[in-house]
Amino acid sequence: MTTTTTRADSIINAGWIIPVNARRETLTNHSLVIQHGQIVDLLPTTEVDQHYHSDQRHDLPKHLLIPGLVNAHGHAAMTLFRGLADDLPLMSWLQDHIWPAEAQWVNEEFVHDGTQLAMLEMLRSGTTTFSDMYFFPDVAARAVHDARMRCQISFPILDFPTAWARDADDYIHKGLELFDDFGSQQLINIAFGPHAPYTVSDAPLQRVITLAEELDCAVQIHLHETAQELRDAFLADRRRPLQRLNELGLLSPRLQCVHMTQLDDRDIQLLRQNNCHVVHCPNSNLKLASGFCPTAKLHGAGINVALGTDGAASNNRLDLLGEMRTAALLAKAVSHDASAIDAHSALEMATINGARALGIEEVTGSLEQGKAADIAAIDLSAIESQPLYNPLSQLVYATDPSQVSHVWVNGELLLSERKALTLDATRILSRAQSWADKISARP
Ligand SMILES: CSC[C@H]1O[C@@H](n2cnc3c(O)ncnc32)[C@H](O)[C@@H]1O
Ligand SMILES: [Zn+2]
Repeated sequence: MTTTTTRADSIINAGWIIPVNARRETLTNHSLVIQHGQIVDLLPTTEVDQHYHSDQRHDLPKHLLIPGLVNAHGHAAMTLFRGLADDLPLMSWLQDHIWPAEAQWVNEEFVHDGTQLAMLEMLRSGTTTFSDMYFFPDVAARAVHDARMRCQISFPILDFPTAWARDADDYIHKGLELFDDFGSQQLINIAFGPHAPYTVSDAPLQRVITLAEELDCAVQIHLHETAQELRDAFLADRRRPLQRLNELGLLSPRLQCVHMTQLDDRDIQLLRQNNCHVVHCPNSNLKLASGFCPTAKLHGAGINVALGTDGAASNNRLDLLGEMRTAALLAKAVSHDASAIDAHSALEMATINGARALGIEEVTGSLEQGKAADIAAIDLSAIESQPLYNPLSQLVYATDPSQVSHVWVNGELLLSERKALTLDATRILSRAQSWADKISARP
């Protein structure tokens, strides 16, 4: 008897798959089938040949497949400022070092080269989707388009001039042009990025509310990052920044609140009532000594908590695997509860919660039928993963980025045996060194 099998674009046979589904499963010896960029089936490897055939077969019996990681907050081009100003608190870091360096160096070429370096680092640590908030977002969007990663471009809005725009109206005007240029791109979403309550006044925030509703898009803002931010805000108008944003009407499911290390019970209630998302950046908060986001409490209150690296000038890595581990450890320390943010919850923060925060949960964030094939393969034969009792435990508590071997975005292989296929690593490294030479010659 002859049976016909369906042709698939690719088939990945894996030792383990953690799909990040509601059943919190770990599948052993399963295959993932990809057609037109989407996951069409997940089935035991013993059955795959009865149903499918493909020219593109990847046999990864010692590997774990996970959903591609979602880095929900960062400033990609700031890779070129990595290590420029360390061991400082946020305001001194920004005002005395980073803003002057940005005024001196940031231009289109800088953003192009820095964004490429960031993408290379993120791909090589398993990230398939990232959110970027930086100057010249048109240049960043073009670089992302060429690398074929998935991205939310949150164009910046500030009250003061920079190399990209003159004033808040100019930032918004230039940002709106991105919707024409990239609005129809499958892998790119445009969002508003008002920088912070202390750098954007009420009138532009009101414009953001109206325009984001009209255009049906997300808004990302740095919020409640340090105790000083709250003290200064209270001195200025006797309100907490979240209260001010609530009175303006900014709180909604569109809002991605980045940092949130200073939260009282009323803040948590406001976030819950308005279904806002929180983007936790644990390593950046630790390094700048900004404070601790109470993620276990937020999780318990039903608030969606995603993960971000922030920029490489404050982190200093763009490694979401590392953020996942720190997030799990920090939650336990802060809540004095070793069971807080267990390994699967930490993985959810780095995947499905990130996709939910960015408004793309239907598309990515888990390995399920109908979703895009955004996948990272982790080599569990590495020394760091021995002996292997539990792939989930190894992934969250022990994996090193060097174990990420393959990455697919929308079904396309972008990293193979750690080699980037859409980014020229040699050129990117040489451009990064030439920026470092220029910047260190003229401090
Ligand atoms: C408006 S583009 C982004 C702007 O934000 C600065 N930045 C980077 N990290 C942080 C942070 O943790 N809090 C506040 N602002 C930050 C970056 O240098 C750009 O100027
Ligand atoms: Zn940031």
